[in-house]
Amino acid sequence: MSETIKKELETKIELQHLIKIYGNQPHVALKLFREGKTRDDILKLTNQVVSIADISLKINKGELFVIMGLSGSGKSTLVRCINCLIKPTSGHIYIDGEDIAHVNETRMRELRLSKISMVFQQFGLFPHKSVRENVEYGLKVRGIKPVLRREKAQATLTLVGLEQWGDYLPSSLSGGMKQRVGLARALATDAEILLMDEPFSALDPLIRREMQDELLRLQKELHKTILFISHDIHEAFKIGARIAVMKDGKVVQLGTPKEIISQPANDYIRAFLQDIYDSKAILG
Ligand SMILES: Nc1ncnc2c1ncn2[C@@H]1O[C@H](COP(=O)(O)OP(=O)(O)OP(=O)(O)O)[C@@H](O)[C@H]1O
Repeated sequence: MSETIKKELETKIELQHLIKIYGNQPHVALKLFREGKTRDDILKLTNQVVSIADISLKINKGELFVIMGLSGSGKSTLVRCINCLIKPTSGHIYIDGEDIAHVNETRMRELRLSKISMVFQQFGLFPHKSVRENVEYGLKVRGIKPVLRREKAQATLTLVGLEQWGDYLPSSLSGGMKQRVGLARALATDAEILLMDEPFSALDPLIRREMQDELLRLQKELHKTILFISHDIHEAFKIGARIAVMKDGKVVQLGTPKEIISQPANDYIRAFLQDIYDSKAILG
């Protein structure tokens, strides 16, 4: 294997037997889970929610990886674990080989500041700060000097096509433009990992498509490791190099769009694919 290919396949994020149980007695529920009890049984018996039910997967450096699943499948919980906002009940999350599931609060904060940036569905912009100040924010909390962060913010705004909008308030911008600001803020920090939690779900269909194209364009240039959460199979298949389909806290199938289409793992996946075939049939 050539050096270039080896480099492309370097693992950036690895989940090993990840389990997250919500409730006040997670370890009682964990024991039952390990004994083979189902999620529903555990909920009935203990009132604890098994949100992530033993997930193992690897995300390569520079990959745009999509987690797809319907509401309640555990997508947000997974993102919150990787972003060090909550601790898993059991299992490991390796980022660049470091198990972040078992680090202290200080290290968690450092990791959030240095390695990971987040783009939110509802943009998460400060309404009373200008677009530029919003983009600068991540740099400010990282202690970057004002002149440098202003330069970086302007360069990143240019990257997302908003170079003229730095002095405006977010309220002057359309939904698509607001999400470009969200993206610029995440990119400005130079974090290697971008976590995108349904970032385009609040946008109109046309703008949503435009933003998907924009993300693909930026990714060609930036080669970030992107974990993109979506409940939409069309979006997942359009942008994902690989996709993990989640249901009830588990990964039902993981593969490239081609692999999933040619060998759907079960009827659940086939039902999703039918949605794609139906839209194609409508379009002729
Ligand atoms: N803080 C919590 N306490 C108890 N249960 C929770 C909590 N957060 C999530 N859950 C439960 O965990 C399961 C997974 O929820 P999660 O929000 O991760 O799913 P999701 O796929 O992101 O759904 P959505 O797209 O609706 O946000 C659900 O059954 C949910 O009710």
